[in-house]
Amino acid sequence: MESSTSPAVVRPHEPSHIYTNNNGYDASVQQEIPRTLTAAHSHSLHAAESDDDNDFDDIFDDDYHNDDGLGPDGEPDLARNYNRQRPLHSNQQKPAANTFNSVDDQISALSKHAAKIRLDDVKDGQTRDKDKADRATSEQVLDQRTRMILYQMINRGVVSEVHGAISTGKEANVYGAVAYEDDLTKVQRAVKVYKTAILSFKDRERYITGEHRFKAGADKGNNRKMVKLWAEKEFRNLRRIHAAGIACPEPIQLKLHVLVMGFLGDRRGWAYPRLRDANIPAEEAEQTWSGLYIQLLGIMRRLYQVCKLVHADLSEYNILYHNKQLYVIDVSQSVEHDHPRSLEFLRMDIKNTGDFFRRQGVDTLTDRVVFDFVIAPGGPVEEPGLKESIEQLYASRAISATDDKAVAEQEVDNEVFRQQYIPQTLEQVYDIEKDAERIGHGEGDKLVYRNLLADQVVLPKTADEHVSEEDESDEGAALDSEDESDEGSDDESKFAKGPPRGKRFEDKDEKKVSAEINVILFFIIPHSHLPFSFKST
Ligand SMILES: Nc1ncnc2c1ncn2[C@@H]1O[C@H](COP(=O)(O)OP(=O)(O)OP(=O)(O)O)[C@@H](O)[C@H]1O
Ligand SMILES: [Mg+2]
Repeated sequence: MESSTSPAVVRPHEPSHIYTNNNGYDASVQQEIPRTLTAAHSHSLHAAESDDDNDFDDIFDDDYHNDDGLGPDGEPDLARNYNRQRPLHSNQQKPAANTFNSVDDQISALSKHAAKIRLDDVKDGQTRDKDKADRATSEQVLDQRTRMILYQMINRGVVSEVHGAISTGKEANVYGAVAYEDDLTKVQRAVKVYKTAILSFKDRERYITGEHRFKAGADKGNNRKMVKLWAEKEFRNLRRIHAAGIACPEPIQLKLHVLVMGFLGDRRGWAYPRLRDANIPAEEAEQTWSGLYIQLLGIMRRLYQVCKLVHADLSEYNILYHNKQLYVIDVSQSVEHDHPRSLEFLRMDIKNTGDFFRRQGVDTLTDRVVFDFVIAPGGPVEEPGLKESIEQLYASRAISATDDKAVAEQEVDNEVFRQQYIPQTLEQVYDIEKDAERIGHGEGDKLVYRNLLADQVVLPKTADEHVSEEDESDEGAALDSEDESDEGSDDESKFAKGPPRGKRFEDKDEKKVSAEINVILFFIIPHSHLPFSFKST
């Protein structure tokens, strides 16, 4: 919104604000600041919401933005979180003139780092195809705001130099960087810069809508906010995945649309190849590819069970490979498993990765078997149990991979499974009575959601759970009222020790399917028919 074009109409005998009972001073009046002040800096008090490339307020406003909500011990820092919300609830005005001055000062102070961003320093062959490499130089030009964020990070030692792009894409560029740990040891880092001028975000809304962590939703009208939300989502997901011990880049720092993470590559700054480009010697190809396939199934299950996430864009392009190890990257679109479309996304991930491994000649399991393996509530989530379970799945297959007819049947099953409708909430179950009848007749394993029917049906809540649920809802309410997303409200460190998030963490409006379906089926089906959980032994 523009500030008033007429000079401020505040007369000496009138207060410069209107006080409303219970509502404090009306901020709209505060916007009427002298035109000279706004003109001098070409931004209004609402500049943070504009797309002005020269607006740096949110970059220097540290209390508010450079904060993940966690204290040094990884636990939520309640005092800081409270303080972060204060500007929204307080009547205090920013001392506008001083803020502007200090921004100017900071810009000139930070500009001394300009020479440390050397984007022409691209490693030969690092960008994968020649056209892309040629385009890289022009595409990787950084806007003023991004530069300023990087200068600030350099100033704080998060990185000490930023080099050429490792990858330039539609939505983000990834740059190589170096930092000095303990002021001595040189380490490589990767800096992912989301592009703020992109239009393809409308497609991404489906990943955010329905996420309880992003209840405020996406503000489609504001690219900058949208991109910030996206970077935040990647940072939080990375933190959760990393804490669970799944190989991925270590999340290091996030500032608006700039994410600094650990570098997956060698010490000289060469990034590991994508799985698609993995160079596996022919003599060990067969064994290595099947080993990697099994490793990936384990990763998908751990992601789902321990991190409560579905990657939602898992393919040979978003997995890096080194030395028989897979690294999961690009998790900005990953969703919580209670997202209304998470099972659809999971099925897509299974298809894409399965197709890739089939092309490498791996004898893969059917999509349905993998799907069940990933979502089955019982069974191991750690090695070596995971691998053993997969071996059992192979062993219990009725068919042999060398049998042409059996392979054809497998393909048909995959096709059928991919078309099958997956209900995710009770409302979506097409005909609950019919399904219940099938279960009663011992045909429950034909239901695509059978693994959501835990053998432990919903038990009455313990007193503990009641209390925790209230805590969570209080916190949620406070953060929902905030314009920002609920950054920091969710302590990711709890995912380090297995799956402690019980039903209390589920979104209240989108109650988890399994619970709902179970409750109903519990009453209409003999209990002895219920268990369908994946058996590991
Ligand atoms: N931590 C990292 N270490 C090394 N290389 C990385 C790292 N993160 C990303 N890369 C490289 O950058 C490439 C792009 O990263 P990523 O997949 O996260 O971006 P993206 O969202 O797919 O971007 P776009 O969709 O715009 O192409 C990866 O294929 C990988 O080669
Ligand atoms: Mg990618």
